[in-house]
Amino acid sequence: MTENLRVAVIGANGRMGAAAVAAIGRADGLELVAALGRSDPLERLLETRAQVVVELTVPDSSEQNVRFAVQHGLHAVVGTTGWDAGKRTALAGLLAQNPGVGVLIAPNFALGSVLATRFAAQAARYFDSVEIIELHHPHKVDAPSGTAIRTAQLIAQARAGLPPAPDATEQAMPGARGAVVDEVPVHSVRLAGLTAHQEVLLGSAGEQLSIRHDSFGQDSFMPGVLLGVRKVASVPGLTYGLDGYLELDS
Ligand SMILES: NC(=O)C1=CN([C@@H]2O[C@H](COP(=O)(O)OP(=O)(O)OC[C@H]3O[C@@H](n4cnc5c(N)ncnc54)[C@H](OP(=O)(O)O)[C@@H]3O)[C@@H](O)[C@H]2O)C=CC1
Ligand SMILES: O=C(O)C1=N[C@H](C(=O)O)C[C@H](O)C1
Repeated sequence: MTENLRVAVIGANGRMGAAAVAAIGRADGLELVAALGRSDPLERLLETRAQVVVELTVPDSSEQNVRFAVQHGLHAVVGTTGWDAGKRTALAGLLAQNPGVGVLIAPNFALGSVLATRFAAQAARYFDSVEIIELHHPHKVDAPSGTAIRTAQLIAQARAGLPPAPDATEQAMPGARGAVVDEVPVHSVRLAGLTAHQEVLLGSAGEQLSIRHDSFGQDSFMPGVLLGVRKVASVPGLTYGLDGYLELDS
């Protein structure tokens, strides 16, 4: 009989962490061996012989949590935002020193969101203008969302070499045109009652395409978390984006 995969959650008292604890507890072949809150020492991961760490905390603590896991040979599935290019490069260097260890950094675990981002990047070459509106619950500490940043990066890659989007704005109040991520305007809405939503608007003369995804609850993220947990040990090194684990091009 194969043994269950031993999984730990860091950030277990948060919205995502609590949902992940419950999902892992219900999942076949997985055993939840540790659920760490803010005040729990990371050594608990070693004492409980965790094999995969799910990291769902805050941008300020995520990097040190993941580096601890990698340095001790544990695989990590990371949903926390804030992993900019500098942090990812440093982590890739650490992974090179720890061959065989896998880390997945997923800006969004919802399969529909991953697909929506992919579709937006595919469409972006064919329109004059692209802007992103991301909408979240008001407890979110970061803006723009990690998903919007990733979407803007992929759109910018797809539009490389094309002229900039038309925009005659000469005078604007600060923030009126959103945050500009890789030349793509991103508008962040924080509204009571929302969970996590994104709409990519693509426009050309006489037409508009809108690509929208809605997460109505944390349950939307759990299939992606479980996919990551089951796969991360078989993909050494750093994977950025859950699409790296999906065979979207086949
Ligand atoms: N990739 C994805 O699909 C998704 C990613 N996210 C991202 O995941 C992260 C968490 O989101 P969410 O659960 O909504 O946020 P919450 O604020 O609900 O939870 C964050 C948790 O992190 C804990 N925490 C803070 N510092 C530490 C630390 N040093 N060590 C351990 N735990 C710590 C907090 O503890 P305390 O309660 O004590 O303050 C809190 O429980 C965010 O970055 C968010 O953007 C969110 C949804 C989906
Ligand atoms: O904080 C959230 O809630 C979410 N954070 C992630 C992000 O910043 O993109 C993923 C999802 O949007 C929910």
